[in-house]
Amino acid sequence: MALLEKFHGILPALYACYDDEGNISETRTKDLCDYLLGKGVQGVYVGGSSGECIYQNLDERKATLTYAAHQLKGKMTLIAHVGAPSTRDSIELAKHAAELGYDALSAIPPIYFKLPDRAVYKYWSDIIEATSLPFIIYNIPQTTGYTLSPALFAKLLENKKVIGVKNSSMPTMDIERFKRVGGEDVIVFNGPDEQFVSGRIMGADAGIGGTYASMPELFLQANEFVMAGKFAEATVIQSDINDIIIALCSQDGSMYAVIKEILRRRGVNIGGVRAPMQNISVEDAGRIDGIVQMIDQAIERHCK
Ligand SMILES: CC(=O)N[C@H](C=O)[C@@H](O)[C@H](O)[C@H](O)CO
Ligand SMILES: CC(=O)C(=O)O
Repeated sequence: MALLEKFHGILPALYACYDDEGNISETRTKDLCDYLLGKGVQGVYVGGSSGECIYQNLDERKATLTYAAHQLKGKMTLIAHVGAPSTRDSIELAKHAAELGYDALSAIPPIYFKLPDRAVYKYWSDIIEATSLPFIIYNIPQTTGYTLSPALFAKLLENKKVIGVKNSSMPTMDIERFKRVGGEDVIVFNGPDEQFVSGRIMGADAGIGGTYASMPELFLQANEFVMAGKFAEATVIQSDINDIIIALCSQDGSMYAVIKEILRRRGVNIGGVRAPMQNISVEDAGRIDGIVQMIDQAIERHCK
């Protein structure tokens, strides 16, 4: 259990940081890392959905893993998402992350082709065998089309390097089931930010989320309340967070483009999003003023 302590808390997913030409930017990646360090989050999840991993080549993904590690190693917990379409590429990323001193690896299941459980099991196992790092399964059925069953989770846990699961399916019961299967010695991360508080109450030990970096103060405070058993207070923050997430997801640009614009206004310019995701429109720019205000007011209301 103590070994897993470093994975507890609020772990924002790191966004892809591009220069004005849309190439991975070392300085901008480091700026975002510094910003999150300053907010007091416990760790970061590098190269996942928020890292636009699926739109990047191996060299780009390796570069981001490198820049984040150089900036944050020893200062917070670092998880590398290494899932790629092929096992071969995933292993290459896993080895790179291990050399950089990441605390754990994580990967989505295989995408595009619908593969049977035995192939998914083999995929994850091959990545796990490639390094000595602990491994966190990433279950996100709404984007991958693959649903991790409690039975396969139990089988994966027979490998002691598997320390847990980041669960992004919407039912919080799934979190409860994974926790039931894994018990005390396994860590379950809440995935859907919209139900961070309920996920924590149903058994999630920590959270990894795509919107955390746009409002870390609110998730840190909600987590404090949950730890103190102040569930009513935590739930009020969750409601404000959900208003904000709905606004983030209701613009012409993708949620990540909207969040990046919010960060730019906070002084952290990490560029736009990579096509086919869409950047913000002229109309969005005006509406984002209102979202920034929502976030500021919620922080003012809940975080003393
Ligand atoms: C589908 C998806 O990307 N889920 C992320 C990871 O679990 C979440 O953190 C979302 O970004 C967040 O809940 C906003 O919808
Ligand atoms: C949460 C997560 O995995 C991501 O957005 O990268």
